[in-house]
Amino acid sequence: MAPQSTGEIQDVDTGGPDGIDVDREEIDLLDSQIIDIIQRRRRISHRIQQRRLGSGGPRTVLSREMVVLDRYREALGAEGNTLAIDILHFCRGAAPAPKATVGSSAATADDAGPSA
Ligand SMILES: O=C(O)C(=O)C[C@]1(C(=O)O)C=C[C@@H](O)C=C1
Repeated sequence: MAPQSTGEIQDVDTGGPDGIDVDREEIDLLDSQIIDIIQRRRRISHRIQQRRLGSGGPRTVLSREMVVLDRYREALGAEGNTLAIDILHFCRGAAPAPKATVGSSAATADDAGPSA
């Protein structure tokens, strides 16, 4: 008999159509946790980016992105690298476009994105 789900990833073959349903429930739970974590990551990333922009720095820092890419590649291989590129893109790209016009210093509350 298959062990009860604890929320941890298992590769137990529960067998038959019922087993597929059980495994899908686990995937659904994991997907929802992954989505929550990615949204939290984006909020924190936006906060860092806004702080940097607020002190006259650039939105992005290539050396830091290399650290992130290395982490995913070492843990997950070449596809981890692709995943990290998408995550970094998501965390950068979703920042609302600055409302301030050229010459204006104001960063709006919207620029900061939702708080983490
Ligand atoms: O760590 C930072 O300095 C960030 O701004 C966060 C982050 C990231 O999402 O990991 C986002 C943009 C930067 O180019 C580098 C990394």
